[in-house]
Amino acid sequence: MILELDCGNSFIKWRVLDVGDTRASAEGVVGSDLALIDSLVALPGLLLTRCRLVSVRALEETSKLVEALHEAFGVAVSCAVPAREMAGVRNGYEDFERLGLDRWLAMLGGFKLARGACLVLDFGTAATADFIAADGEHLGGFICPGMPLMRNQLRTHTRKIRYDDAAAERAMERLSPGRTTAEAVERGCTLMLRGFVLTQLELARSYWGDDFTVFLTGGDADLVVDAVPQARLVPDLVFVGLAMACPLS
Ligand SMILES: Nc1ncnc2c1ncn2[C@@H]1O[C@H](COP(=O)(O)OP(=O)(O)O)[C@@H](O)[C@H]1O
Ligand SMILES: CC(C)(COP(=O)(O)O)[C@@H](O)C(=O)NCCC(=O)O
Ligand SMILES: [K+]
Repeated sequence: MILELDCGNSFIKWRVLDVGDTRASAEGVVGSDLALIDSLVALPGLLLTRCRLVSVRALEETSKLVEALHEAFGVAVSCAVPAREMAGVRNGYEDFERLGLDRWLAMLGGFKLARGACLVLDFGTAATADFIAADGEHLGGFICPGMPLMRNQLRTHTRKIRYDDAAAERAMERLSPGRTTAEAVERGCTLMLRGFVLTQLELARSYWGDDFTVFLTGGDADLVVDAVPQARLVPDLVFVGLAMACPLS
């Protein structure tokens, strides 16, 4: 069995696949290395042979996790590394190693699935957009605060914005102007994300007309999906790219 990990700034997304299978036999989202190991240990009949991982965390942090996995399951971990070019996609950053690896893998996955120009939008801790032309050239992208950062900035830097998770969840039943603080903030930040999406779509149209595919991924992609009916919601897009960047051979 293969363990795949996507270590973002807030959460570790994990899944377990049988060798030769593309569908996960188990998967989850956890907040820490410890919680990850606990979730895996709790799986009946787990027999890991390989592990592949992508991380946007600090090197020491990632190394610690790799070591913990080796210790717990005796498994070798292969980590995605930056590349100037892969699978027909050319990294557009001036310094290719600076491009976030989660963005790079989502781009590889998107270009493979689209077989043409694509706009990859990822809604995690940060919201990111990346533009890949039909010939595989990465034109670059944008990084903005995602939902968790927007919400927390408001909570941290104001005196009177305070509400609990239950109120936040209730607030999202619709997007009309808020009549409570929770509604005003949650809906306001959601509309910011949707505005971001619409701006990216406009730019993509100016490059490619209607001839491009839009991918939505990341934990908060659901918040914007209604704003882009033509988009493909692919929650595991980073994992598609991870399998390409870390083949098991
Ligand atoms: N099952 C889930 N577990 C945790 N967070 C989730 C889940 N589904 C959606 N989210 C939301 O996804 C966001 C984090 O997205 P994610 O792509 O995991 O970020 P990152 O890659 O930066 O860690 C948070 O705002 C969180 O509320
Ligand atoms: C932009 C990101 C913070 C997004 O991380 P995430 O929200 O997925 O946790 C990450 O891809 C990153 O640290 N990138 C390095 C900077 C860059 O891509 O220019
Ligand atoms: K991510």
